[in-house]
Amino acid sequence: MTAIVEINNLTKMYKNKRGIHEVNMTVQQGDIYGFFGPNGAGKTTVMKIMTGLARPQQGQVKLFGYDVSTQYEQAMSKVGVLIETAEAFTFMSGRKNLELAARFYPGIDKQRVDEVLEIVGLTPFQREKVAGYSLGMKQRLGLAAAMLSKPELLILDEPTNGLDIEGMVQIREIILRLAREERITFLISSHLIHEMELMCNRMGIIHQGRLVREGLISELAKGSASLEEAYLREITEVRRLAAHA
Ligand SMILES: Nc1ncnc2c1ncn2[C@@H]1O[C@H](COP(=O)(O)OP(=O)(O)OP(=O)(O)O)[C@@H](O)[C@H]1O
Repeated sequence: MTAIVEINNLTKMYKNKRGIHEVNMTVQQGDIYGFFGPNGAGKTTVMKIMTGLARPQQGQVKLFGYDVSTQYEQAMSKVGVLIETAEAFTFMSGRKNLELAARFYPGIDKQRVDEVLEIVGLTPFQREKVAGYSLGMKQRLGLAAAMLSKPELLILDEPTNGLDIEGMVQIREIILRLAREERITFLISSHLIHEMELMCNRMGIIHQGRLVREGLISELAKGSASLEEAYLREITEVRRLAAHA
C-alpha cells in the first residue's frame, strides 16, 4: 500500500488553548478516508495545515511523499481542495466561474471545464448565474473547481454540510463514482457519522483536538450494533481515561 497522506505529530494550539494536539494520520492510495469528529474537534485546523492555509507549531504533513511546509508545490501538484463552503462569484455563471478558476492552472482547456461540469451534473445549468444556484449546486460547483487540475487526491471539508437529503446523496454519488472510475483518493471531514458509514472505507476519529482512533470502518464497528454505538463507546472510554489521568 502507498501512503498518500502522512501526518506526524501535528500540533497547533490557538491562544484560547484550543486546537489540535499531536495528531497522527495516514491515508492510503484508494481510500475514501472519513475524518470524523463533532463541531470544534479540530478537523478544519488539520485540513488547513495540510493544504498550506495554516502553519503548525509542531509536526509534519507529507502529501505524495513531499513535505507541505518545505516542498509545497510538489506536495500540492496532484491535490484538489474544497475547504469550508465553496466560494464563487455569484453574479457570474457557473461556467464562467470555472473558466476563471482554470486560469490558475497551466494547460487546462475549455474541454476540461466541460468535463468537470458533466462530472458534477451541472452541464444543464452552466449558463445560469450562481446567485440562483441551490446550496447543493454551489457545493457541486466547488467540487468541479477542485477537479479542474485532474487531482489524484481530493481533500473535502464537510462537503455535505447544510445540504438536504437529495443534495447529500448527489455529492456522495459523485464521490463514490470518482473513487471507483477515476481512482481518486479522498480525505473527507464530517460530523455526520452516517455519512461516513455510507461513503468511507477508513476513518479517523478526532476528539477535542486529539486523534483517538483510526482504522477500517468494518473493524471500528465490529462488536457494536452500529458505527454510532462504537463511536459513543470509544468517546466514553476516552473521557473515563481523561478523568483518571
Ligand atoms: N483562528 C482561531 N482562533 C482561535 N480558536 C480557533 C481558531 N480556529 C479554530 N479555533 C478553535 O479550535 C478548535 C478546533 O476548530 P476547528 O475549526 O478546527 O474544528 P472543526 O472540527 O473543523 O469544527 P467545525 O465542524 O465546527 O468546523 C475549536 O475549539 C475552535 O473554536
